[in-house]
Amino acid sequence: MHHPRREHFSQSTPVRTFVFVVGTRPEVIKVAPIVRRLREAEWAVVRVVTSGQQSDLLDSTLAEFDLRPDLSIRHRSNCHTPAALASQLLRRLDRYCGQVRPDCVLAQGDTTTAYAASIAAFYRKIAFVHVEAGLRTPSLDAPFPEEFHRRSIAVSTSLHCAPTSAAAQNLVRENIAREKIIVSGNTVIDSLLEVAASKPALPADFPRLRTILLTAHRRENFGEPLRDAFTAIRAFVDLTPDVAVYFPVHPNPNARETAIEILSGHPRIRLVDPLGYRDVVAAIQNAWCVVTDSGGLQEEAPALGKPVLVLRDVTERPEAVASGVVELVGTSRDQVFGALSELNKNSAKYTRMARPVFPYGDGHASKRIVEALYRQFVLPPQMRSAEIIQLHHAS
Ligand SMILES: CC(=O)N[C@H]1[C@@H](OP(=O)(O)OP(=O)(O)OC[C@H]2O[C@@H](n3ccc(=O)[nH]c3=O)[C@H](O)[C@@H]2O)O[C@H](CO)[C@@H](O)[C@@H]1O
Repeated sequence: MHHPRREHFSQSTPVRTFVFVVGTRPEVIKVAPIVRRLREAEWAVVRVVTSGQQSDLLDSTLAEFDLRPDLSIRHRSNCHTPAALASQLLRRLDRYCGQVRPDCVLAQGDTTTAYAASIAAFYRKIAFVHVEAGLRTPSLDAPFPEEFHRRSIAVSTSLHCAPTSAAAQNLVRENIAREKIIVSGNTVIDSLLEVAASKPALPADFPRLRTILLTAHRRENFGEPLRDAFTAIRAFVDLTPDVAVYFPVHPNPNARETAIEILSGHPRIRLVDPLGYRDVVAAIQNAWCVVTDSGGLQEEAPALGKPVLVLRDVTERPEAVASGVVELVGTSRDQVFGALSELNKNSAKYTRMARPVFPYGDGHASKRIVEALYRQFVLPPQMRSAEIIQLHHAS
């Protein structure tokens, strides 16, 4: 990696230790490009810790992105509540930070893992870097508990890597100093564009009809909301013979049971196990549209030119909604059925929504983040000019 300023102190470039803490599939997808780039830097020692938050999906995603954890935290006792996971993680991460003494702890997003990592770093007086900083909804408990995590993490973060200008503005509104914020883009677009460029093969069981790619597993949609949304989707498919559904079902039993109850046994609705990332990218590329409550898919599908209907009433990702390619439809039967019917009937609308837009990044977010880490943790303070960590305004 080329650092224009390295000549200033090339004799004795300090080496810094960075600990990434990840716990779920999207966190791996989103930190992998940063880890890979940072590992190429001679000034960085990189450690990866997995938290055990999502053990069923994590190992395959780690393998796909070639991330070998230095520490995999396993939990003996039941850790199915955010409180149980946070308290166990805090103890384990505190011990690890005490042993390794990193210069910086990094985590992505809004999971219990990211929240615990930020507290562990704070108690040890270690700098914390937050990737995908500044996403907000108006309500502290939606999504629950992620919105609380985001806001709490911001309080002790030393460097906020905001994916968009709007996310950076959210932080400024919370009185975060502008010098602590960079607008990096979202690293998910780095991963997405890299995989898309390698032309991933379509999963063999992907329907050869106009296909809705469906994913749904948000905690706040469990129960009636999911049941309503799935009922509407099934009714739409019944009435539209050239449309199929491809649904990689999340292993969470709350999501899985409702999916099987409402959507199984239909010749044009395919429920499949969770996909590897290459398969997801190929599925998005070949989908007619995406229906989802996932955060990541709201970011990925617009970049691949696919319309997205979001099964939520609010989103912390308003940029693609503003671009007109993502629509918030909630979960009520009428709204979900109506939105699908409209997309089907109104070809002008479909065409408007089916164009590639890049509000979440240009594929170079990890480069900007690694450069910011270099400036913050390696350059002497007098050389960290404001040019580096300035707030870019919306273009
Ligand atoms: C609404 C919300 O609060 N979402 C948060 C959630 O992500 P999010 O809601 O995106 O979590 P998901 O579990 O849906 O993961 C999405 C990612 O997994 C991929 N995928 C999906 C299905 C599949 O079978 N295989 C697969 O690889 C998708 O392409 C995407 O990249 O945790 C992230 C990590 O902290 C945060 O950034 C998000 O803000």
